Amino acid sequence: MINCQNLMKIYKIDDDHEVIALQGLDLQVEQGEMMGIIGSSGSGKSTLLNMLGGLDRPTAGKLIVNGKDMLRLSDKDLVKYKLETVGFVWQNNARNLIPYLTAVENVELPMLIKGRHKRERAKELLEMVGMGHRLNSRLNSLSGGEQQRVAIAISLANNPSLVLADEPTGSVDVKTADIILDVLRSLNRELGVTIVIVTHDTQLTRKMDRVVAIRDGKTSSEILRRSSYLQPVFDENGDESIEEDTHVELAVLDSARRIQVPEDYLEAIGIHDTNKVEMKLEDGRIIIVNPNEIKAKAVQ
Ligand SMILES: Nc1ncnc2c1ncn2[C@@H]1O[C@H](COP(=O)(O)OP(=O)(O)OP(=O)(O)O)[C@@H](O)[C@H]1O
Repeated sequence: MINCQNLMKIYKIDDDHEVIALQGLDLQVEQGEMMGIIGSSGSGKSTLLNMLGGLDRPTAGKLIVNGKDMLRLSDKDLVKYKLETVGFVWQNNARNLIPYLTAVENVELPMLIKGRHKRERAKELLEMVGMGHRLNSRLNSLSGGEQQRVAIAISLANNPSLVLADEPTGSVDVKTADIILDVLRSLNRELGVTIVIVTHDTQLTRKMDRVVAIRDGKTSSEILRRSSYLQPVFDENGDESIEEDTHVELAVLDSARRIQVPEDYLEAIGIHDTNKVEMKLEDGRIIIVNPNEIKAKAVQ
């Protein structure tokens, strides 16, 4: 569904300044996957989502989404792509919804189909997200979580193959966040729609099979669920196990076989003001060592 290799995005601020928001990012997403993208503020998550959604164009690299080459798409095809292939859910509801319309009118608005089918489809989508009982409620009479569910229904209005959600649970409490993720998960299962969720909330990884961590505009690691989301992992007492036990974090090798070493790991071995480390192969393991430690040992 998504094949992204060595993707670059450089924002030109003025003649002398530019920001490298994505620097050689690699990402593969299968059709029908529901996956997360996490990373700290400024790591490039929204930039990536904008590229996937055709809202902005990559500077260089390769980005194929649903068979479309996002670097070569004409302006006309890009508009078609945004209307037909992709649906968006934003954190900020002002971007998703029109407050003075009802839930059902909001969902109808972006639909490409006409007439009676439009109302039927809008109702169907609102029922799917558990909002069938509030079809005719004005948006400003709904809670934040309910509005977000309407936003999810809107994102599905044109039967997209891909839904992109930018911090969809950013403005709601933990319980509501859980409900929203369950709604997204059931749509993913029922409709087979691929869902990519950007968040900086690492707690949300519990609900996803795969989460990719971005650091400094590059994919740095992948957190994979050991077992299916639908089959909770139990400990020896029969209690559902804590989330650390259900996931494993793997470092990602980029196309040039490079890995990013987490800053806190380097700190832990005392690497501060040098860009050199000693790397050794020992008993089938690759070990990274502070070169000063080796020098110190040699002196002893
Ligand atoms: N339109 C733009 N013009 C210039 N710089 C930009 C633009 N959009 C993003 N950037 C810069 O690119 C980098 C990545 O930003 P991005 O918004 O993708 O990060 P993010 O991980 O989504 O952060 P946050 O979690 O805070 O939303 C940042 O340094 C940001 O300042």
